[in-house]
Amino acid sequence: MVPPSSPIPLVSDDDPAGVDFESPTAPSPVVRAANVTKIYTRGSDPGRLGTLLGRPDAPRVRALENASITISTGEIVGLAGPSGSGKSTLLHLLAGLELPTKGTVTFQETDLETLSTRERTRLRLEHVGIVFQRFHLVESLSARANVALPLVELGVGKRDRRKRATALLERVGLGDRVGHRPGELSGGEQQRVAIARALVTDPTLVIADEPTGELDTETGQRILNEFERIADDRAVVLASHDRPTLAISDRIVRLKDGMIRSDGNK
Ligand SMILES: Nc1ncnc2c1ncn2[C@@H]1O[C@H](COP(=O)(O)OP(=O)(O)OP(=O)(O)O)[C@@H](O)[C@H]1O
Repeated sequence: MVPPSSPIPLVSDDDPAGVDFESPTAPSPVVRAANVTKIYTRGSDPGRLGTLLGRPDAPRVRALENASITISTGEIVGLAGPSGSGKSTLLHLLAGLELPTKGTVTFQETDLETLSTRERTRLRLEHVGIVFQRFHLVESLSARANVALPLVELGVGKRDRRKRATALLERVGLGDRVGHRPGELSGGEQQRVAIARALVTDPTLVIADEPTGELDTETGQRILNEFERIADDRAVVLASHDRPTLAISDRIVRLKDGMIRSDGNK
């Protein structure tokens, strides 16, 4: 399991003097998918064994096929492609929400397959911020309590949680909505609460599925500026159909029919 904020060691064991021969500006890989395939069976995730043992006549969807991608600190990677091309599936694998049917996903130096479900959940909580396409906010909680929720799970004290959640909500332009519940907020405001929640743990990797889908142009641009700012010292992956969102990406990965068709600079 990756300890909190575990650094990527730049100094090798046979370098007792601790001299760093690598460029300090070399980007550190945060997450790497190697030859990943994801097959869904009958609308569920059967896992590796289930896929092998599942009924041969069960309908299967090959959502992703032999995809490889590396994402490093300081990078914004845009995932583009038509509806159903596998963008959300790839995001879920990179975030450790699901495991691939074949291939490996490595977070920093940890192969996610080697972790228990509980360890994988912990790693996500500590290191990954996720903005879901459908926000996944808790209806009974205020905007601030929703943003603070990951900090509750991490055991952060109430005062600190309130302070951090309020600061994040102010940063996404919702300083005057902290006490509102999701049902009292517009779709765009809910989306911004979801973005604030994804950032509150100061994650190493931020994953967002259509992060500006519900926003007007001006608010969308404000959120994109925020993603650009936070990408300075972390990795960001954004799946989108939206031109301005893809325009802030350093690299665009294009998917079609579950396969990566191109991965390069714009
Ligand atoms: N849990 C699931 N069970 C069965 N099939 C699934 C599941 N999740 C995704 N799929 C299928 O996998 C394929 C890829 O879906 P995915 O959601 O990754 O595409 P996408 O590029 O994100 O699409 P969109 O832009 O519409 O969100 C689609 O054919 C989809 O129907």
